[in-house]
Amino acid sequence: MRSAKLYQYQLPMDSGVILRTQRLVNRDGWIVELKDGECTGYGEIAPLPEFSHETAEQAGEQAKALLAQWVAGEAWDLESAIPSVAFGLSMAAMTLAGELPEDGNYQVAPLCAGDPDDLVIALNEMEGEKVAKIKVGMYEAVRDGMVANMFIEAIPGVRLRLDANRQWTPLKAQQFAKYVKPEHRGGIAFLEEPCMNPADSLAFAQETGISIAWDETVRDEGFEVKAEPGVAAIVIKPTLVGSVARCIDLIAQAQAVGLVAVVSSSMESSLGLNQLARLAAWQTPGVIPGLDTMQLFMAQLEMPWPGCELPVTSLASLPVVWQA
Ligand SMILES: O=C(O)CCC(=O)C1=CC=C[C@@H](O)[C@@H]1C(=O)O
Ligand SMILES: [Mg+2]
Repeated sequence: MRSAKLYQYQLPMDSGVILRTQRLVNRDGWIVELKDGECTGYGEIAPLPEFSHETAEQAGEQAKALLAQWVAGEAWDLESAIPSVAFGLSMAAMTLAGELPEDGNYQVAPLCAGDPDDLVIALNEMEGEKVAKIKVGMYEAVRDGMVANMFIEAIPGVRLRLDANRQWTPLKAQQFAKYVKPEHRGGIAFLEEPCMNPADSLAFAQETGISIAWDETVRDEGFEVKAEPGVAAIVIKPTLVGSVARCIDLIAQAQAVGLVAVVSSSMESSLGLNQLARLAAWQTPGVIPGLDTMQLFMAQLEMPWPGCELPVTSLASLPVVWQA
């Protein structure tokens, strides 16, 4: 006997969260609950403004239609559903079936979008591999180069993940590289998407010896996973990519050609983030996932994130906008 519910959530964000051109005041999304006999599964559907092509409203409408099919016992075609819906529904089905292992990788790459000094403290306290993620491309390329140098000098063995979100022209990318001393370039695990054009990013990696990672490019039409000189990793954001099966397939393809696959957040609530930590532990063992986004919120949802002291909103307190 199957039943399903769709909850609507809105969580307040920290005041400084900017996505590309807009401030994100609240995070809006949906939580799917699937029940079959004694078993329950949850999934989160939360298109990320400026990154997802669909809006939360569109995702909610499609989710309701697909949930009605599921309750009626009809087959789902999640591969043609919009990415956030495909991810949330497939994750709900997977947890319902008990197929997502419980253990999570909660060791995150601390994210620095503000004061670099805060990150130095976090890294000094970090045990094991010291990996951090720094946003670049927002200020002068020269400043970004100096910040990278500073971290690499201050923290022995650090592996930086930098992210330019395609903000640099090839010239600016070169200016950045010029400020990172050649002997420090190995301290950059990878730089995500330096240039608008992937071919320019690839040329940059090959000319400078700074490895790059694909993030936005993974979602471009016609993207194929392949090993190329200068490419170290691919970043997988399931909410933007699609079903869990599609994410697992991409991860397997990356691993098969020797690329690192990094599971990363699209600023899901703590519920979705916990599931991503479990997906990461299972499918990308030994790789620190890019999940340090709880700090951008002012509240958690139902499942607390380890060590996070933000108040937790319960699922039971949310409006159920659809059920069957
Ligand atoms: O990848 C991580 O470590 C954290 C997530 C993260 O950096 C991002 C998530 C969603 C949108 C962007 O702001 C940003 C990214 O571009 O990778
Ligand atoms: Mg990125």
